[in-house]
Amino acid sequence: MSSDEVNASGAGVEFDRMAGAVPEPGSVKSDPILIADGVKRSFGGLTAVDVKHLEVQRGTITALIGPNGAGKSTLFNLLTGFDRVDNGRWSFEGRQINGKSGHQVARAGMVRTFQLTKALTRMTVLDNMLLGAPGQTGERMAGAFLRPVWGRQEKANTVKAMELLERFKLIDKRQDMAGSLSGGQRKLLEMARALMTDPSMIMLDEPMAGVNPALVQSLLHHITSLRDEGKTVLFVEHDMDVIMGISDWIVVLAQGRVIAEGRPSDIRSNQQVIDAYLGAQDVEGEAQGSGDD
Ligand SMILES: Nc1ncnc2c1ncn2[C@@H]1O[C@H](COP(=O)(O)OP(=O)(O)OP(=O)(O)O)[C@@H](O)[C@H]1O
Repeated sequence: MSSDEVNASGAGVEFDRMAGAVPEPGSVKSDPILIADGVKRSFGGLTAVDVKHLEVQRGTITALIGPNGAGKSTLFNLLTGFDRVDNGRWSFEGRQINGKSGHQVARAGMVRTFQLTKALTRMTVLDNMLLGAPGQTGERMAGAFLRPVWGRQEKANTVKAMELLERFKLIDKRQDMAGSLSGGQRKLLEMARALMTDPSMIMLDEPMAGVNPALVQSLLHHITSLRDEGKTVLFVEHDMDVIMGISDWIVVLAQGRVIAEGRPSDIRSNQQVIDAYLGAQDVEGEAQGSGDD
């Protein structure tokens, strides 16, 4: 069955994107896009990440949750080539990508969002988008003889950036400094920028942090649309309403290890997760989230 047959409104037959997956740590998936084994990272004497086996099912929204300091960001950084592992290997779309740089991982089709740094806030929204384009980070085109190619590439990048800004309702802001955007608009820009390379998997770092409730629905809509277009979404988030509402699958980290995996209903009732994480949360919905400012 294809994702086209999914009835997002909930009417009709619900399609289980996780069919056959057993809710347990290291659970094997029927169509994994990412498979990681023995991923370990320590800082001094502290083991930040120690993931024995993790598979992410293609075409799903998978949440990575856990208490502060559980290792979520470190795992994101490792998998996307922005930090170096002590041990471990992982493959994306069947290709080994451990040891690759962030740029190479992005070219392979796996991108992560980054919160706007100070430097980026002083650039326009459009220039932020162009920075996310292929050919901008590391692929330097030297030599005047390449200028015509370069010009064509720049033009194509600008067209793509404008299309994405339109889609994310930021088109009117394209000449504004990114620093003037609201928290929610910044999140939209981070997501739009990550899409400049046409990834098959997008990793979102706390997409709801610092977002005004009015924009939450719009962000949720964009995330589910990406999944419904066939992309795989892996996201780190603290807002339990968001996590339970949109995730097909949830992976729970505590002290660097995967302590549970499952559908939202499995996770909600998992005593180990309640003890390690949910017990400290207001499960009625208040985010423990850190906010981005
Ligand atoms: N560069 C670093 N140097 C030393 N320790 C680090 C470094 N990066 C992370 N750590 C430690 O590794 C552990 C995991 O941190 P990490 O930021 O990955 O957790 P997290 O689950 O993303 O937390 P949060 O939800 O608060 O963002 C923490 O104890 C943290 O202090």
